[in-house]
Amino acid sequence: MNIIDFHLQNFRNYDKEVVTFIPGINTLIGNNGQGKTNIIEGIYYLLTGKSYRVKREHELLKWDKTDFHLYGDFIVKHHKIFLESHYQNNKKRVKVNQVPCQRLSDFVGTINVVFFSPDDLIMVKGGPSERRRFIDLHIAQIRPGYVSLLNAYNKVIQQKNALLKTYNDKSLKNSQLQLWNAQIIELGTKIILQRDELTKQIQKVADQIYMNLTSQKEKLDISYYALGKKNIQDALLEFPDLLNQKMDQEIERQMVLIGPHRDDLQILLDDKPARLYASQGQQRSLVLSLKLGELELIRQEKGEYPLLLLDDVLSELDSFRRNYLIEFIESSHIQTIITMTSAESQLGSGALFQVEQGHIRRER
Ligand SMILES: Nc1ncnc2c1ncn2[C@@H]1O[C@H](COP(=O)(O)OP(=O)(O)OP(=O)(O)O)[C@@H](O)[C@H]1O
Repeated sequence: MNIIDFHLQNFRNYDKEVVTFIPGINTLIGNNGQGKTNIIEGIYYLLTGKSYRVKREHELLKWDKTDFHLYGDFIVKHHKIFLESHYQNNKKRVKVNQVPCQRLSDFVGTINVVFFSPDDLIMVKGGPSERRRFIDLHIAQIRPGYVSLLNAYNKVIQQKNALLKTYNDKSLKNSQLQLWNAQIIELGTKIILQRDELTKQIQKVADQIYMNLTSQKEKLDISYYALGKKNIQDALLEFPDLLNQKMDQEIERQMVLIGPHRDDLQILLDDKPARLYASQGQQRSLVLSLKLGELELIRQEKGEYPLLLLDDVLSELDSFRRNYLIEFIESSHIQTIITMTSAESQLGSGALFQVEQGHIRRER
């Protein structure tokens, strides 16, 4: 999967700019605050319908502007795909090959992308929601119905939360809560099974990559914990009882306390929780292994590597890991867009772009 041209209009610090990428490594260099990350963010937004930096699209608008427009030509399995995204009056419209998409889930996964920035280290040390986000984004890219499934589940959780907050009549509440619980079990089971399956797949590839990165010295183990349990079959069998047991507590705290929206991935390094013990270097190797594992799985599923976006990552890696990453990218022919400041050592191969105050110029 390749991006050819990418156009930005009124997006962040860009007025109207176009950049033509090459199939290999594309390096964007420039001083701080010139707009390198904004390009990566724009491509990510075009491909996923979401920014990884902000929740509200309004912040992506160039200051004083009322609409932004992103579009580009892509190649997937030798076919050209034209993708565009237009945001105006709090509404976004997306088109694939000029055809409007009704829902986000209609186009997410059309062109796959793996994104890696230093902020991703939060996946190791942060709370369960960061790890759920990683696995959910991965599944959303390769399983077409997953975004709709997650949306449907989240809606049920919102509605049950609303019920828990409003009614005071306990008997009425119990019967209505049972209705929501039935839906939580139905949708939640589908989410749990897919997360468990995909976590096992990532575990296999990421463990091998991590061993290579650490010269076979350390072992990486990732597992999905559903409803607080590692054994998924047990968790699913007990799902109805667990919901019943929690009901009084849920009524008291006015929120849904059990279900896949509270699950977690456990990451162990040599059998110890990475969240508690991993050093900065180990966290970087770990996240790098997960991201490269994700690339590999997308290739296995889709027959092509996704687009790889690396924002300010190279300077954070030591030379061994940096070389491993570059070798992986080059030998696998993965189209990659890398940002770095001009002060850092530049890569020998590929195209080089200079980014300066919202303008992009190809230098090599
Ligand atoms: N909505 C916006 N409208 C206009 N300009 C914006 C907007 N949001 C951010 N900017 C500007 O974009 C610039 C930051 O761009 P970006 O984050 O891409 O920098 P960068 O080149 O990646 O820098 P660094 O090397 O520091 O990460 C800043 O100058 C900021 O003021």
